[in-house]
Amino acid sequence: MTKRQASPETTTPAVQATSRPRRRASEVSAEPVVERVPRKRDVRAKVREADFVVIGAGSGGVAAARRAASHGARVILVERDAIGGTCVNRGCVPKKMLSYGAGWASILSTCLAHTGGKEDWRDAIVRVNAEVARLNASYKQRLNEAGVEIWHGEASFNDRGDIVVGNEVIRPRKVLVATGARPVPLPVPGGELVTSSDDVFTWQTVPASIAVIGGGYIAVEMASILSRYGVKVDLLVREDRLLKRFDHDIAAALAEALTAKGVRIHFRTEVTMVSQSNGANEVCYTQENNPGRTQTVRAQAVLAAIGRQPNVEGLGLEALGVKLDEHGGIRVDRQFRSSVRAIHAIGDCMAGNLHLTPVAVAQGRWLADRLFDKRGDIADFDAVPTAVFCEPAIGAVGLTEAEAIEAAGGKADRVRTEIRRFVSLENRFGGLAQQSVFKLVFNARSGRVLGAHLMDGAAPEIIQTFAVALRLGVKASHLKTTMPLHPTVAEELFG
Ligand SMILES: Cc1cc2nc3c(=O)[nH]c(=O)nc-3n(C[C@H](O)[C@H](O)[C@H](O)COP(=O)(O)OP(=O)(O)OC[C@H]3O[C@@H](n4cnc5c(N)ncnc54)[C@H](O)[C@@H]3O)c2cc1C
Ligand SMILES: NC(=O)c1ccc[n+]([C@@H]2O[C@H](COP(=O)([O-])OP(=O)(O)OC[C@H]3O[C@@H](n4cnc5c(N)ncnc54)[C@H](O)[C@@H]3O)[C@@H](O)[C@H]2O)c1
Repeated sequence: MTKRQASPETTTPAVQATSRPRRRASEVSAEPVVERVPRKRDVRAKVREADFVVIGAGSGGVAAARRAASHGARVILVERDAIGGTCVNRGCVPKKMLSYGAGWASILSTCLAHTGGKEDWRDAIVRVNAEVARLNASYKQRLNEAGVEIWHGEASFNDRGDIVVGNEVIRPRKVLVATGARPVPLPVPGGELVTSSDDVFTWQTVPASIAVIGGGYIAVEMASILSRYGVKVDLLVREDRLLKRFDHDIAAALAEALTAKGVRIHFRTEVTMVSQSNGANEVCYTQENNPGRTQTVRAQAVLAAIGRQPNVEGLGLEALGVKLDEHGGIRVDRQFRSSVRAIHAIGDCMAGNLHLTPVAVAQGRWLADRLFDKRGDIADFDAVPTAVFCEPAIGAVGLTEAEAIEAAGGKADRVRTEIRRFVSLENRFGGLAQQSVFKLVFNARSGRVLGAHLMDGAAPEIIQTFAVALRLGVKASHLKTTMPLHPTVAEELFG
């Protein structure tokens, strides 16, 4: 296991496996034509002009750059690492692919155990890397076809508001900062011994055991996936529950399900120190009910997933007067303008934003439409569907029960819930007793659905479509009179 070294000018995908044949990317997709690596030079370079400079070729930056170029803007996209950003290289894509393997491992180890089949990490990582390389190449190709010029290097602002990359300077009409976020380091002695989710996708083998610190999306997904690849997992959670922004019934059902799959969850823990002894890591922590007693988990590896912080250091934003919030996120108005009007921000580096790929993409496209086409429909950022790709998966949209009660001024009688627990046909086939849980939150008077919270392997797929129904004002009566499709798990929402 090695920590990934981020090189400012590398085009190597972050998750590239050393054992993978070098030709793999070119086998699956054409290489991009336009690529430029500004060189360090002594002579002062000519200032380039551009309509739009986008810093960061992640989900948001790529979407904005392509859309702006499609409106005829001269666009330069600057990226210091691999094209595709977090989602493609060290986020959604490699994680989701590994979770497929984790799911298959579950089936193989139960009803198909007699085949001796087993999902293998090394093999899975090779397949993940091939897909990431294909996406890296295909993103570059599509940017190139759209007319976007790609520069490789670290971008920053000079005191005139121009963009400096190496020794070259670009004078833009508009700038988009889409630099994303990175893992928050664990702020305790020994925190440097701890890995992050970025590192997981570079692993050639899995550790025998791991202590995962955190109770949010990444900690839960990693704990679930790694346990399915045979890693002994201890999950150290600060709160008294998992996934604090999700509905409490679903979070409780998930904790039960993960425990049944062998993940040892330690709630109300405060990690105080990490150290190494006899070839293993020791994570010291206290528990809320006994703060005076230090307890220890020993594990071959330690992973912290305690949130992500915006990538704004070194950009020179504050010197220009761009305002940041207390977490370092760039403050923007409803049109994604920062306190300096020509500078915009979207995605994970924006203050108070949801850290989700489709959110960054929608914001990037809308902004490009507005700046270079003077129109565009803004997406609805109030009913954003979200999923946690653990096993069983969680899908959610709208208000949790607690949020609905709060929105009703604390009057619990204004909110009605329906909860269904059942064992799916898929789990019965697999010989698993694992329950699925579907919870709907209604306005008690009107019957309008305020939120849907599902735990089942199919939950992410169902919740995507359900988000449309929710936005259109679906009511209990509509669910009762819509013909369900049988046999599916989705039919549990109807009738
Ligand atoms: C493990 C993990 C799993 C995730 N899973 C999901 C999921 O399943 N679904 C989902 O919707 N979201 C998921 N997310 C969140 C999602 O990946 C992010 O919300 C999304 O990638 C944000 O896009 P972005 O464009 O704002 O930033 P990023 O994708 O992070 O892109 C920012 C880019 O800017 C570059 N950059 C930074 N500073 C500079 C600079 N000075 N000069 C040049 N380039 C620079 C970086 O190298 C990077 O490539 C996951 C995140 C993680 C970490
Ligand atoms: N499936 C998905 O869509 C997906 C998957 C992964 C990540 N993401 C995005 O990435 C973001 C970051 O994910 P994340 O899991 O790192 O953050 P998170 O905000 O989801 O969870 C952070 C967790 O760490 C805990 N924590 C904070 N400081 C701590 C400390 N010092 N010690 C112990 N625990 C501490 C918090 O209490 C919380 O439980 C998410 O908010 C999400 O938007 C999305």
